[in-house]
Amino acid sequence: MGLLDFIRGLRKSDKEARILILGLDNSGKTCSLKCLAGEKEEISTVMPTQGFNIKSVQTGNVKLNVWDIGGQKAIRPYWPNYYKNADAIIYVVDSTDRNRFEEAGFELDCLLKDENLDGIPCLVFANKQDIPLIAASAAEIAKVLNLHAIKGRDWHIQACSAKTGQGLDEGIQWVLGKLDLVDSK
Ligand SMILES: Nc1nc2c(ncn2[C@@H]2O[C@H](COP(=O)(O)OP(=O)(O)OP(=O)(O)O)[C@@H](O)[C@H]2O)c(=O)[nH]1
Ligand SMILES: [Mg+2]
Repeated sequence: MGLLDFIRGLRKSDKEARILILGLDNSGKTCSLKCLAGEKEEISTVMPTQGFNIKSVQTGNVKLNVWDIGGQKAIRPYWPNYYKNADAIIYVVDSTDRNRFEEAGFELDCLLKDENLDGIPCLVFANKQDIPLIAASAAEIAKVLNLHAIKGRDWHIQACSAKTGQGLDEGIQWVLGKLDLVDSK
């Protein structure tokens, strides 16, 4: 299949949505996507993403075209290239990496200011909750990232683990609800 055929295949129908997964490097974006796509066993071998990955995730009768963009500092300037026509954002935070909560909040603020993302729902994954005692709670991350100050869009924070799968489906169901995509499994 050629590249053009592939891109055409991503064209949206009523039961499709284009979802962006963003967040700092090492936050667990690629692992979250793999887990959502049913490839959980592969997460130990995941390498830092140099560009982006796209996967179609079927949930009930809804097809999510999920774009996972590399989060390294040198790649972040390219994030806006992917914003147009996105239906929702998933922002992944490494809940154990307290030293970088401020940086995570800064990058989230920047992207939420982009007009191409105006008004679309934002789900924050408080990832790596399988590391007890070290992981900050979703409530703590919401506070540090000042999520309560978000205006003009629906947002939600979901505690999760891309390692165990905990919380990922709940987060996706929240997104589907906000997009009016009823998941009739
Ligand atoms: N314990 C634990 N480790 C995780 C979890 N999610 C990801 N990891 C680990 O964290 C590291 C980074 O995961 P990635 O999914 O590659 O992170 P990323 O956000 O895609 O990183 P970039 O592609 O560089 O932007 C890997 O070593 C994963 O195995 C999780 O929920 N729990
Ligand atoms: Mg990655």
